[in-house]
Amino acid sequence: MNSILSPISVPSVPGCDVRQSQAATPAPYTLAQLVADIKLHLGKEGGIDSSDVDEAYLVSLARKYNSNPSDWAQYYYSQPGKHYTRNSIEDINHKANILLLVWSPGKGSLIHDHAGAHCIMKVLAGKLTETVYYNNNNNGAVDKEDADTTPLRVKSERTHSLNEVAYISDTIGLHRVHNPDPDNVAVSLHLYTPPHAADIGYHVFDETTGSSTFVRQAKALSMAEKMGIKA
Ligand SMILES: N[C@@H](CS(=O)O)C(=O)O
Ligand SMILES: [Fe+2]
Repeated sequence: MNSILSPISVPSVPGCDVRQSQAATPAPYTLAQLVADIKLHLGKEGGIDSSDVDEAYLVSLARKYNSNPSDWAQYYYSQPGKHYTRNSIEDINHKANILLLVWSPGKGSLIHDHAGAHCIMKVLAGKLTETVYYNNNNNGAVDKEDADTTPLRVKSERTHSLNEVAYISDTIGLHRVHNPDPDNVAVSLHLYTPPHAADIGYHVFDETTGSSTFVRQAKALSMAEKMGIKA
């Protein structure tokens, strides 16, 4: 029995797929749209205190974006002598900052906290290995007086591939990220909200002793600095 819902049979013509050309291809979700949606979500209040932020929603936005190098080439800056460069994409005044990180082959960050902020990381090129550690100072992991003499314990380790999104906060633990590829750079997008590490500072940790050092203000390179122009 024929019904109007029966599939229409489309003759197949080599090199001309009628079904595809009839369906409208949705425009890709761009990095600029992602940044605009993040700004919209943080609104007037969001990002001031990390409890105001719906991190699951921000993660879903980051997942929606598919890396397109032509979106982020303008922020890309690699310095082979450095482990990684931190390049500013958007500084949402005291609410958040969005950065493009370029990781030298085989290099990574020190073990660090995130200054009480939410950190969302998306891989835009290559792969990144993230090692998460228990924070000796959190959740009574070790006695308070032993926190800076007790080796850090690994909680998990994962290699994130192109377009994967990772989330961390101090309640989850500390982490270090590195580019496992010995020959090629890796690139990632990072969202920090609130931008405490940039505005105040954060801590780096020694894996073997658990002791920490305060780092005043995480710096990001602006376009002007990269071009050698004094802003
Ligand atoms: N949180 C680090 C990068 S990472 O290792 O996640 C930074 O912003 O420098
Ligand atoms: Fe980090």
